[in-house]
Amino acid sequence: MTDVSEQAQQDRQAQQDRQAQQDRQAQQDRQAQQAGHAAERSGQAEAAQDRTPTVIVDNLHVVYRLRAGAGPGKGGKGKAARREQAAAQEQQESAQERQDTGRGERRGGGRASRALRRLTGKPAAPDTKGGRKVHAIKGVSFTAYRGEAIGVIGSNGSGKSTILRAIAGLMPPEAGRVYTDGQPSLLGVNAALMNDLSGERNVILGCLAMGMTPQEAYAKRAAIIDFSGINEKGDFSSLPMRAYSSGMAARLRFAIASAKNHDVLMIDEALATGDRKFRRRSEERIRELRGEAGTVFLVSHSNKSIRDTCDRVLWLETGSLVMDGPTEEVLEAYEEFMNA
Ligand SMILES: Nc1ncnc2c1ncn2[C@@H]1O[C@H](COP(=O)(O)OP(=O)(O)OP(=O)(O)O)[C@@H](O)[C@H]1O
Repeated sequence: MTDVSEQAQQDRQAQQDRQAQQDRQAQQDRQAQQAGHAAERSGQAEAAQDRTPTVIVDNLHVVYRLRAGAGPGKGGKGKAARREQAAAQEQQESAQERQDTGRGERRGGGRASRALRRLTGKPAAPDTKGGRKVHAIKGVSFTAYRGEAIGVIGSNGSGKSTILRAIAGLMPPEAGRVYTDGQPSLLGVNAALMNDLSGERNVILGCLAMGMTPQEAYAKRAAIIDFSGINEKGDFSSLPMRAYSSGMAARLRFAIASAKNHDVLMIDEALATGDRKFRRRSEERIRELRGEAGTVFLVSHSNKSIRDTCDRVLWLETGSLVMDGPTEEVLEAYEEFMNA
């Protein structure tokens, strides 16, 4: 016979063992669940580490060169003499301009600056050797990966637009390199719209400019117009673009550009002019685009838009990279800096 107290002790021991086993199991489940949540939270940012780099910016410097002089010197000439000199210079420039037609930048400025000189009677300043320079990007380096949505933030003039233009190949580096996998598209450049054409025609042109076949362009037309919402208050898509508000034009531009999956899509404040409903829709589309294996860069002064769409943020100030990291971490530091 088994001693009752012994039996009771054995039962208690068995129960304690079962309890310990259950506790261990529960702890393991909790750990697995926490690991799962963490992986889910860091989501694409973590997955991106295993993915292909799409953009490598290596110690990039970008410099704008301003060719106009610093301003007229103080001479002892009278008004009449100055007017004469301005008129002679204007004649010279007009001749030069006729020769130069097609070149974007001219010594001494274009018609507006000549008209201003005519009114004030002031001659243009001589071209200072080498002109003035603005060092807009100063030694920035980072790597972007497939599937990332990267916010680009910074105060006015910090270099956000310039760095996107450099990645798009529109600004030559002064020093350093930009490597891209595939063709980067800067929203609003690849889908430049023409004011005299209707929205519908611009959709077709924009799609063709992005490399779609005419069949693809026509097949996508209705969906693009629908997404843009320009017909929500009437038949605007058949009106020339000059009849659109700036917000409507921005919506159509975004709708066209986002109709294609881009290797690298860069959006520079394009969402800022849309209303809240359209912004939500565009943010949703940005999430889809990055899900479709592209990399999205978003320049914005709206921290909310950045929070809602990006998992990583680059913070620029006076052309230098201040921080590159997870959205919340960088935004907190940036908000502190802006409120200081
Ligand atoms: N075409 C240009 N010619 C000369 N300097 C320029 C030109 N465009 C920009 N810059 C200068 O380059 C620097 C960076 O400008 P950029 O437009 O990239 O800043 P940003 O961060 O996009 O500014 P914002 O938030 O005001 O749009 C600024 O100092 C600006 O004055």
